[in-house]
Amino acid sequence: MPVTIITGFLGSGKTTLLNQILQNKDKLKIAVLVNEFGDINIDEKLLISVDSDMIDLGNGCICCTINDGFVNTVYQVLEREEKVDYLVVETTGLADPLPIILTFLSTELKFLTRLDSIITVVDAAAFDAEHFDSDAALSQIRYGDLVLLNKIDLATKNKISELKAFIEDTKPGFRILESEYGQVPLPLILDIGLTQTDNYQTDISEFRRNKSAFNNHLETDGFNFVSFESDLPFQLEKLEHFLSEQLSSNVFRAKGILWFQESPSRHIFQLSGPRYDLQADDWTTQPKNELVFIGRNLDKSLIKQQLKDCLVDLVINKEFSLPNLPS
Ligand SMILES: Nc1nc2c(ncn2[C@@H]2O[C@H](COP(=O)(O)OP(=O)(O)OP(=O)(O)O)[C@@H](O)[C@H]2O)c(=O)[nH]1
Repeated sequence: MPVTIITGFLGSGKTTLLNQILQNKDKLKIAVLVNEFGDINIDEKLLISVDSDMIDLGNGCICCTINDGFVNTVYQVLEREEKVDYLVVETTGLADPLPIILTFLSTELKFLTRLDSIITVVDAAAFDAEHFDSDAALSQIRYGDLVLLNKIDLATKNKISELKAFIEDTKPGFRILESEYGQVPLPLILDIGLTQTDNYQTDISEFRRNKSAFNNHLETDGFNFVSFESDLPFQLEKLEHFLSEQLSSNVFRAKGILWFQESPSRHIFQLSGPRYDLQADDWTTQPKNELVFIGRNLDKSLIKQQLKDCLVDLVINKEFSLPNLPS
């Protein structure tokens, strides 16, 4: 079974690319493994055509969380009655992809899978020479086989040229594609046979000798997260005030599913760097708020309190009642 690993920094557009792949996969049965930083898996909820049962292949897609049992999870995919044609693995934005690459190249998986390519998604507007002060961001470029320079709609021509020069310097001859919202023809990114196992021989020997040393590569570069859940809705104005006036500049990325007192819709919240947006769709479950904030040195209790303060005030809103829920 061919395998593609999608890596790239927080908010660069990995899940967006994955959705493009799932939308355009045609008859290909693609299994998807998503790996999230934080204890609430928002990505799973944002992936199209993912059944709430994560191991249900009914719609041609599996979504699981990678954990210690990663090899076992891949086995589960391989053992499915309905044959899977292709596996795509999305790493967290803070992961060094090397341990996952080596897992495919040096465990039993090497007899059962073929690592096709590692795609590094880069935010063309946000990526800079400091690489967000993150070793993982550099590693993602170093170990990629192909860079998808995404969000070109937000980047100037100069910025794009600078980035290309930087990437070319880091890894001469690197294949670079440009994209907006991850839109790129699938034959350019799937089954392209770019991963050269020979390049990893030293790492493979080292990995076999001492796997735990490589697990340390999955350190989080000093990033931490705050998650927040609530069965009460937010007040829109208060949350907007919090996001624009109070949110710590240490927050780098946030995402979530939001419920507002003022709206019967479910809102998908995405914050990446200085931008955030809210997109409405329909609830298919009991409404609730689920959010994750990712950044450096976050004051967890302050952020949680600030979010609590944005919730509907039941004493003032006596007339507030729960919306009609889907049965
Ligand atoms: N303007 C613009 N926005 C984009 C583009 N691609 C993705 N986005 C937006 O960027 C935000 C982050 O995209 P995701 O696909 O969730 O990024 P990710 O890499 O999966 O993020 P993490 O899960 O944090 O690692 C979302 O709001 C996307 O809609 C693009 O090409 N242009």
